[in-house]
Amino acid sequence: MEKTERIEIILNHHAGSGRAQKACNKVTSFLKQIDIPYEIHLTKCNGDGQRIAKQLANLHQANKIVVIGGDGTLNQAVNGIKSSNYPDTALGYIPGGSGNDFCRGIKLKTKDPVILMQAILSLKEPRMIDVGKATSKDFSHYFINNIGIGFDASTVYYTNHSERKEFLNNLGLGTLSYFTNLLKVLKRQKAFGLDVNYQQHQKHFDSAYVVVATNHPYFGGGFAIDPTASPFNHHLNLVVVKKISTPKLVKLLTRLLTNGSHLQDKNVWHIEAEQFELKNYTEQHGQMDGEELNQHEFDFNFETSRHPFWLPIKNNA
Ligand SMILES: Nc1ncnc2c1ncn2[C@@H]1O[C@H](COP(=O)(O)OP(=O)(O)OP(=O)(O)O)[C@@H](O)[C@H]1O
Repeated sequence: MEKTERIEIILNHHAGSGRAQKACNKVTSFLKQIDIPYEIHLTKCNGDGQRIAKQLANLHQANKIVVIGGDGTLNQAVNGIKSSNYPDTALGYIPGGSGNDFCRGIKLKTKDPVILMQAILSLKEPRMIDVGKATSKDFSHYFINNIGIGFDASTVYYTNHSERKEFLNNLGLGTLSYFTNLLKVLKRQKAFGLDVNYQQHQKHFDSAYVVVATNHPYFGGGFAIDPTASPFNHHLNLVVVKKISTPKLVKLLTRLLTNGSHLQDKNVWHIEAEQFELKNYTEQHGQMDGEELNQHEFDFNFETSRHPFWLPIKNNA
């Protein structure tokens, strides 16, 4: 690639209740200082991240494209690039969301916006990181973290619709916001039927409760739903937790939060595979990278893909 001429910043200034805007301010004063030109492309509404990233990729310039926002904005940018004429265009990322699970999942050592920008500028080659792909007859999307059906998706729904989210985010307590809504969902979420097809096997659940297809360990702002998942092994992991009594679920959550031993529980089933299919039988909330899905019945094929990122991580970290 030729010398970077300009940094194209895709900014969701709303992400992380203003955290992305603050990160962007630091990045732009640094770029001014070292005399590197930049342009800020502001997302104004849902879908803008995808549209802008696609347009920028289609220009096929040497300029590096850098997203500043949360996991939802990065998800949109990856999908925009993948649908462009140059789907292998690399993306830089400076986290500014409330959850930032992608950074946690890839073990990014720093979230300091200026250090990250310096690294993005100096990298000669992008790093390949796994992303997931979910497809059904009317849906095809890449995801960077996970897709969840049922319990965690309902939690995302209630968190996004909660007035306290903004307040807790402002206090730097985005994860607490997720956690308090999780308790609300405990009362409301019902069990549902689920079929999983994987590696010539079929598995049926009469009473699935938490279903997460994940690219790396984390969801909900730092909960390690599957500590064995890795965004570098070209596999996705699937975790299904059956409906159990509230005290048992609370115990399971405690194990998840303390030592990750929840995966050994008899009510938790998990696999790691290159590809699998999921089908559920009643309308459920769905979430993709922390954003609500409009879909409510899921008949999805999951597979792994990869994408190049301007991020300072070791190859195959
Ligand atoms: N200008 C804007 N004002 C309000 N919402 C926006 C704007 N631009 C994008 N959005 C919405 O922001 C959401 C994505 O937010 P994002 O995930 O980046 O931040 P976050 O939720 O704070 O972080 P995280 O997902 O890491 O917790 C999308 O739903 C998108 O439609």
